[in-house]
Amino acid sequence: MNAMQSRHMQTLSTRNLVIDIPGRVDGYPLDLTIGSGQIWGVLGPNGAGKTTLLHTLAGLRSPRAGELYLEDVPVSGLKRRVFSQQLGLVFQDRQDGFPATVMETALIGRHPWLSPWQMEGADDLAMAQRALEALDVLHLKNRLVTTLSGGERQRVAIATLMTQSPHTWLLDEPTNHLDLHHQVAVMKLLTDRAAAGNAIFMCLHDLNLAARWCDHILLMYPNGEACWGPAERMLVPNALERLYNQQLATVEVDGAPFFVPKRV
Ligand SMILES: Nc1ncnc2c1ncn2[C@@H]1O[C@H](COP(=O)(O)OP(=O)(O)OP(=O)(O)O)[C@@H](O)[C@H]1O
Repeated sequence: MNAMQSRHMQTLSTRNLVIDIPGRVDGYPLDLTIGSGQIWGVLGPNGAGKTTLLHTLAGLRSPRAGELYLEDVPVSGLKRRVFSQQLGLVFQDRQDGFPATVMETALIGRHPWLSPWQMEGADDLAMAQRALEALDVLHLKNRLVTTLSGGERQRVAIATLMTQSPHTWLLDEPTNHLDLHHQVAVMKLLTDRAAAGNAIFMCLHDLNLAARWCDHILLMYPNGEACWGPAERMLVPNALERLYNQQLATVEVDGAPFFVPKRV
């Protein structure tokens, strides 16, 4: 394995991590290891702390307690640029107010890999092009992102993460704004990335997308309780009903559970 490849394989983990939600008592400490090849789904009701966790994992918010590690190195000691080569985040709400084209936006993903003031080269352009194509937005490459629809913007944001090409992909509601076809296309893309060795960790509101595509699940309760593990152990109707305070009926489709809210 050469140095470049080994830099791509640094696993993100947390030790006794307590996220900082203002005014709330400490939640259950999280000991997560987001392994290469794994696809994690984070589930929980509004306000449970999913976005706060993602921002904490991305180093954008300080935890109340505990530490993040890349392999055995505390993230707090790493340069932002080195960290950004390992880990990237697609935000839930982007401002996108900056008047950049779709191609320019995707190329922002290359910044962690370039030295200051270094121009993007042919390889960077080719990576951006491939990512835009994979997300079905290449035909929009010369459009200003401010002119795009919600779903198109979401796909450009994911393409930007793909262009960044970190080992660990954090995504906050990646299927937001996407039509059914593009939801499935994005989940398939993430599955392919995991099969290629990336680590995927995403918040999802759609329980059934999580049941179908995720192999690991973290359940976050609003009172700070949390549990995590392989999907088949976590996606238990009783636990999910308590999580969402909503009764569910369960059917099986293509060998995976499918959860339907019961009528009230
Ligand atoms: N800067 C802040 N000041 C005060 N409270 C905050 C701040 N940021 C977040 N919160 C609160 O922290 C809690 C967790 O928010 P977070 O966005 O992490 O939840 P979430 O699980 O992602 O919710 P949703 O499903 O609605 O996206 C919420 O009650 C929110 O109001």
